[in-house]
Amino acid sequence: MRLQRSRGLHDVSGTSGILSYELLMLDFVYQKFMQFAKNLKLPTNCLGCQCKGGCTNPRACACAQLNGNDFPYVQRDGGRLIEAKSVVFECGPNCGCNISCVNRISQQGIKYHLEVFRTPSKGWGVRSWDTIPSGAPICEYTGILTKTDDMDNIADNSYIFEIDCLQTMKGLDGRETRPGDVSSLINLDDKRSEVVEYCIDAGSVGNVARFINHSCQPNLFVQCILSSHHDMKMAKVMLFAADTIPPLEIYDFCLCESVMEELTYDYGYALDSVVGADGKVVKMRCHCGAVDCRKWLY
Ligand SMILES: C[S@@+](CC[C@H](N)C(=O)[O-])C[C@H]1O[C@@H](n2cnc3c(N)ncnc32)[C@H](O)[C@@H]1O
Repeated sequence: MRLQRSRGLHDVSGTSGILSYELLMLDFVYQKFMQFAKNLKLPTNCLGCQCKGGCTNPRACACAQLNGNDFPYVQRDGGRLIEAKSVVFECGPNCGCNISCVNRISQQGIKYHLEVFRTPSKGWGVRSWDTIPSGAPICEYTGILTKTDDMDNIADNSYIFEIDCLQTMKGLDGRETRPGDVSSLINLDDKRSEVVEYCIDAGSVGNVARFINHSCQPNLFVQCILSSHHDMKMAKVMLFAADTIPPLEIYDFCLCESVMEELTYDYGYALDSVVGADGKVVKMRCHCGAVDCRKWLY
């Protein structure tokens, strides 16, 4: 399956100016929610909490108990993740609470004014016009949830996100499993041998997340979230701010102009892990510009 990029989207090479996200989306299928491949059904058999209105008591909320007997978010600034976890269990469709519940932060839509802009060497990128506080939700990575096996013949893997919560658990960025974290109950070494079964294909449909570039020193991190089911292989993939991200302009001495801080996350490719149709390892140089850049995206 070839990537079906919408007409004109990437044909504006050389455009160094601002192109707003809204404008770009006129020519692109903006997708708020995940779609599912035809042969795929989400499990529905998870029990929710019995709370009414918003969940307030973590000892009474069945979902909070799955998060180590506490809510993973604080209400401040519209909801912030307290710390990165292997998996966050949010309240969902089977719960008694409503959408304003503190344990549904990732379900409440994009809160910041994000802009898709042309970077000098990585194609499109994303930046924010607002200050984003540390732990704030940025956006879900949406697309078509598909079996990884069904993507084997794809010519361009640029917009495919493999759902590998176990890799996140192992600590992509050195995070350790914490007491009370559900991952401490799972034997990670056993599970690592499993292949990644599902991926999100944002090649033809997706949202702003598909334009977020990789950095070896990122300001966002990936967080797996479960709410409507408890199958980690099909977890929702959400990006959160790792630090406070200022909209303030930073002077770039190479470009000789002020640029806003770009939103980035670590794609987490292992070196030499991408193989072409001919069986040969495919490599891509990293242009993130971080001081400790690993030099290769893959
Ligand atoms: C998910 S897309 C990100 C958006 C993309 N820049 C675009 O123009 O649509 C991933 C692709 O962006 C490019 N990219 C992302 N981060 C990069 C980096 N640090 N260095 C070089 N290329 C990067 C690579 O071509 C990669 O396959």
